[in-house]
Amino acid sequence: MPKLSTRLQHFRKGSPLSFRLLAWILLFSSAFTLIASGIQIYTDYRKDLSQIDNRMDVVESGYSSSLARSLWALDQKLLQTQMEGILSLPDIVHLRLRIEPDSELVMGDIPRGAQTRSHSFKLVHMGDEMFELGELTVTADLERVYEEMEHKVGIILATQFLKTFFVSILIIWIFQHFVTRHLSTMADYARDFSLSNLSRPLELDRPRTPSNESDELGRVSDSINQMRERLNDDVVRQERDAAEIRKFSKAIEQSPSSVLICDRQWRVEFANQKFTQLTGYSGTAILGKHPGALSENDLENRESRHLWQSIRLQVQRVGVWQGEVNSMRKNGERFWEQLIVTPIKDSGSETTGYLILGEDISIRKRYEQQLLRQANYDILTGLPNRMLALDRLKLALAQARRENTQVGVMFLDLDNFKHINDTLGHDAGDNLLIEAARRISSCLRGTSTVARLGGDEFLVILPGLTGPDDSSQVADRILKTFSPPYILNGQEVFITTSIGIAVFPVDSDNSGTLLQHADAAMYQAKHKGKSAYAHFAPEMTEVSHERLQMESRLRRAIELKELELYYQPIVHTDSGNLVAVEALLRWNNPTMGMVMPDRFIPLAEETGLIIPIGEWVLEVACKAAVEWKEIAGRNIGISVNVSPRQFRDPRFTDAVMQALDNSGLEAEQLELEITERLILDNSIETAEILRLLDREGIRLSVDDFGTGYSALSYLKSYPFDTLKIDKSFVQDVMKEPEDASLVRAIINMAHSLGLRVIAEGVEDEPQTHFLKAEGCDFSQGYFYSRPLPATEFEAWLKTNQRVQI
Ligand SMILES: Nc1nc2c(ncn2[C@@H]2O[C@@H]3COP(=O)(O)O[C@H]4[C@@H](O)[C@H](n5cnc6c(=O)[nH]c(N)nc65)O[C@@H]4COP(=O)(O)O[C@H]3[C@H]2O)c(=O)[nH]1
Repeated sequence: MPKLSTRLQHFRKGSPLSFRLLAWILLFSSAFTLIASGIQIYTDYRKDLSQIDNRMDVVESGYSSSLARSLWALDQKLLQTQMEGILSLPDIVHLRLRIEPDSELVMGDIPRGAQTRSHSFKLVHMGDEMFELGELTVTADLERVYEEMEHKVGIILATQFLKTFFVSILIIWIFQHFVTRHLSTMADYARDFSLSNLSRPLELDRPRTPSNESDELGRVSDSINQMRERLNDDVVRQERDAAEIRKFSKAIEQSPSSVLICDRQWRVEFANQKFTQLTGYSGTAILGKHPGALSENDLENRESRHLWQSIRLQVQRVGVWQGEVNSMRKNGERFWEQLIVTPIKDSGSETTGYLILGEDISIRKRYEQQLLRQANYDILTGLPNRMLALDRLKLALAQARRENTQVGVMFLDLDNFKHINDTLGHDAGDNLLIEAARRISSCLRGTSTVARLGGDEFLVILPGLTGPDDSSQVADRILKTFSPPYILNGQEVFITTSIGIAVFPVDSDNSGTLLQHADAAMYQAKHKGKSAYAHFAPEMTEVSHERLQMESRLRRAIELKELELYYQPIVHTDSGNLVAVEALLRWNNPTMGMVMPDRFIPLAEETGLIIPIGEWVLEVACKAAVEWKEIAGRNIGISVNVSPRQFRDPRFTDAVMQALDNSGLEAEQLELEITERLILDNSIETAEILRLLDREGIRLSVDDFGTGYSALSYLKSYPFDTLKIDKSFVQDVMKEPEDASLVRAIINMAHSLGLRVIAEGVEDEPQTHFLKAEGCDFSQGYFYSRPLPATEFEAWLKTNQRVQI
């Protein structure tokens, strides 16, 4: 049971309803009681009146004959007695007896203002004849009736009121106890009901009996609790949904991709930060705009309108659009973006808007374009490369087939490019290629293509030719454009090119064969003596075929032990005594016979085979020199030729030291012959390698002096020991005074620089006299001995250590 105070509180809280109820109950019950009491009182009143009337009738019936007799008998006393008897009857207060003819007898009083009721009857003598004796009027006073009625009214009203009041109180208490306080609890609960308070269920202050639970209050509180639970579930779901929405909106906001959300009419509703970063347009500034009309630039908008029309159509038809778009930032800057456009659909698959995701792919695009360029263009010259050139050639051939025209294919190779590269360095070589590309391009029409195939090789495609003369004219123009000198490293250098020409469909109708033919023709042009062009002729295929064959044979030459060293003595010019020996390479191929170095060394250089070959030469030559020491009983130096490519190989110095180690030859007994051209490349590496070799004690000589630039300055700065005058000067010293004075000058100059001089190609005795007279230190040539195979040289060594002059 709840405490009294709580109940009072409930009562107080519920008082408005209870009082209203009480008032209404009182009102209705009072009204009802009043009406009922009124009816009752009126009924009693009517009953009293009829009692009085009855009484009057009784008076008439009981007294009329006796009064008539008394009156007939004129018995006044009896009459009076009789009238007094009537007056003693209740309520009768007045009697008036009219006696015929004109007397009257009155008894009793009528109080002033009293309500009365009267009844009159005739007094008749019933004899033989009827005589009307008089008339009696009886008057009754109604005061008693009214008093009784008032009394009754008072009692009835009081009792009814009290009854109604207590019944009402009882009803109210019952109602309050069983209903209103619970309603108050519900009201309080409902008032306190909020989203933060959903966990507390509504509990009414009454036992949980089945009857309580199934009554209206039980059902209402049950419904409220169910509502609370549903609301609770809804709130939990809403919170979860809100958290999800927050998460998604954060993810969209912070997405690394730009995000635009448009409504069904493609009006921008949302743009994330990335979009702003990417485009420069703030989210608010573009709200309501079409994604294709963000710019203030009309032209740009017009362009993008077309694009967005097709995007819209595809999204409607296929459901998605994706592609790469070259968009414009707010500041007018262009950038590439990858766009994905999809519709946003509601649960009923109705499109409610559009989602546009963008990613900046400018960098990737740049790389792609760069890769595309790299894949198709030569980076150095910017010309199409081999791949693109072949594509263009195929296109040109297809067009020529359709139009029945000819296509000229030219193969160009710069003469002596390797020499420039070796002597002036790679930068100069690169500049030369760039300038050569420019000069070749300047001789061609717009429809022609010039491409760099690699190294110093260029390809020219001449479409739409009418005859072979057309290509000759272009070749002439190219040769002519090469005649002005190139400025490389501040020096004027003259470069020529050799051009091979093959014509479609005359020489072949196939692009690959045409290229091979042009290549073969180019070799022919080189053979002719450089700065020349040659048209393909069928016999040329044999030459290029031979070259290919030679290359494949040379690759296996070391393995098959086809290489051999010949040795040529170098003697003291004065005494003719053997000082050293030059190792000269020979290639004994079973098919080609004895191949001289001039024929295969350039090929070995081109292909890189010179590196393993050079290592083999060093190994064999050093070992031979050690063996000779045993035979001769003294040191005999060995000179080994080193080609530029071999010299620049990073493993070169190691290979030299390895050869010395393996053979046990002293470093001073080894002399490396380096061409003048190699030294002209003033590169730091060349100087470093030469100094390193010098520090090891290896002797260094300048080979073929006079054939190159004959720049004397380098001789001072490099650690050379010997200078070899080229045989072309020595051979003519007796015939050409100029050569004689040149040789003389070289000897003097070399001596002044502390170098010793070897004269190459000494073939006869007068030459030896000349050289002796000029103070040339050493001589080498057929006059002393031809280059000899090892066994023959050893035999020579055993017998002829001194050449008799
Ligand atoms: N007309 C005439 N010629 C004479 C006379 N005395 C010697 N010769 C030739 O002159 C060339 C001298 O060699 P080089 O100037 O170093 O010129 C050499 C050298 O540059 C290169 N070579 C030879 N062997 C090797 C090698 O092992 N490695 C490298 N890298 N190059 C080599 O091949 C070139 C040619 O070598 P070879 O044919 O052996 O020709 C040799 C030799 O046989 C003479 O009195 N009259």
